[in-house]
Amino acid sequence: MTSAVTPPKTHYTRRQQAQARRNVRFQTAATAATAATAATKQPQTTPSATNSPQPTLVTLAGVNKTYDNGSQALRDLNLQVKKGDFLFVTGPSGAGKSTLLKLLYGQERATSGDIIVDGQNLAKLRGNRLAMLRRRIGIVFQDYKLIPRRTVAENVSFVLWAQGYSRREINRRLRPTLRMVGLQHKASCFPDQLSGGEQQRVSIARAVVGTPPLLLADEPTGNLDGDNSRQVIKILEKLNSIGITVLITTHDEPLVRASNHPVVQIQDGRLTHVRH
Ligand SMILES: Nc1ncnc2c1ncn2[C@@H]1O[C@H](COP(=O)(O)OP(=O)(O)OP(=O)(O)O)[C@@H](O)[C@H]1O
Repeated sequence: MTSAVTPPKTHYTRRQQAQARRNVRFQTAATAATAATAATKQPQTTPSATNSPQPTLVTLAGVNKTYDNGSQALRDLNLQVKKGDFLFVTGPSGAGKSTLLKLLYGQERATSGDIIVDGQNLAKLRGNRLAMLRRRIGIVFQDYKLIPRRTVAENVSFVLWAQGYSRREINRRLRPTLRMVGLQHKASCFPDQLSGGEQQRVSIARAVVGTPPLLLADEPTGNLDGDNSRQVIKILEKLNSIGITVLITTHDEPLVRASNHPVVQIQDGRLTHVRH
């Protein structure tokens, strides 16, 4: 791939990627809490060519989330995700999967516990600093959330435009990003002229055109058939291979079983199972 999505400064060898896949760790509340403290101080260095462990990108330590109506969505959740990981989060409807992602990009706040993303404690971030962190997180939703009256090109470039990128820089990023999701020939189409799979690929392009180190995908295949689902996962794997850390929530057990990526399961707000 060309500079479709300009690779983050971190480059990974195949061996490091395989290591990263094994890196998802459950921790006891105590060790995760220690890690949370360490993560805030951890320098985000480029891994050396040796087999050194990857830095931690996401830490949740003793996280609880209770909504205002008393609904307890997450209970004492502990999880560490390393840079370069590709992680599935599964679990039944209402288990707390979307809530987990909402906490990670700051749409919701934890009731208690620590959430560290890219070295920053989310509980302490407000206003501009939270907005800056969000720019470093790409998000893909089940229902695409494209702007109906904007073309594919405009949907993808909107986020860069809103962040003040120059027209030249937007164009430099746009074409290779659309090529990466196989939609270069649809740049002038409107969302309602696209299939569901194509719309989801536009939303992936939009999520990564700003080269975030972390990509969160909430049921990205939920509205898609088998072929389109596999295509979406392949694109996410391609992004992961250039160093983007990927967290995907899904109900799709066959899709998860067909992959060899690590899996965590949430049930009734608790992490109950993991496949390393
Ligand atoms: N804004 C909210 N206000 C109150 N309760 C909520 C809110 N959002 C989610 N919940 C509740 O929190 C729990 C977890 O919901 P969440 O959406 O995280 O589950 P999920 O695993 O993503 O489910 P699904 O797979 O159906 O999307 C559920 O009991 C839900 O009813």
